Amino acid sequence: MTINSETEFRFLAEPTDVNFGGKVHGGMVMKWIDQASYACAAQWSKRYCVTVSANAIRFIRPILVGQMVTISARIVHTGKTSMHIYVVVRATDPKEDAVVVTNRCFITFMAIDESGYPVEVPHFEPVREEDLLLEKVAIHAKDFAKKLDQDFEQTLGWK
Ligand SMILES: CCCCCCCCCCCCCCCC(=O)SCCNC(=O)CCNC(=O)[C@H](O)C(C)(C)COP(=O)(O)OP(=O)(O)OC[C@H]1O[C@@H](n2cnc3c(N)ncnc32)[C@H](O)[C@@H]1OP(=O)(O)O
Repeated sequence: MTINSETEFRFLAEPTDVNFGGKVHGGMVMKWIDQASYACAAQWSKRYCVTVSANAIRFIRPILVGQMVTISARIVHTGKTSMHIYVVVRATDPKEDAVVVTNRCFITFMAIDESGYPVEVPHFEPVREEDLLLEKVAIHAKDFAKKLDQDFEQTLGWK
């Protein structure tokens, strides 16, 4: 059985999404990333999933009200219970052809059961050259984030 490893959300940026400067709030973009990645992780694991970590989130270009926003989320690496998802956000004026990449990040989800205990997830096996490269970078991001978690705990005394 093939499991779908990709999810795409597409919608218009609304006036309620923007800040005082007329650009979409960073927090709103993070919410969209979280939701699209949740759908991707739940679709892959067939379980309820929780966000563990968002790594390397980059705000490259602003998103403007009225632009059509596309959030593309794809599984690029799995551990025992974790799913590591690569997300790219794109924006375009629907009347025009030009599309810009506005954000990208890695986000990690964990599948849990009805009692909140972690459950194992299906293994993702990269096949295409691009998938192999993305998995390599996702593993770097995970290792870096875990090292940072350790630094917080050991150096600052709290997580
Ligand atoms: C039931 C009702 C259904 C209703 C259906 C409604 C649907 C509704 C729509 C939802 C719309 C959107 C929803 C979004 C989803 C939220 O927003 S969920 C809310 C936000 N997240 C949370 O509240 C989670 C809070 N955190 C926790 O509970 C715990 O930290 C966790 C996540 C359970 C992890 O527990 P832990 O024991 O500290 O984790 P640990 O064993 O160290 O690591 C677990 C895994 O994460 C990996 N990991 C650890 N640290 C990191 C790191 N920094 N970076 C990367 N990976 C890491 C580990 O390698 C491990 O993976 P595996 O090796 O097993 O593959």
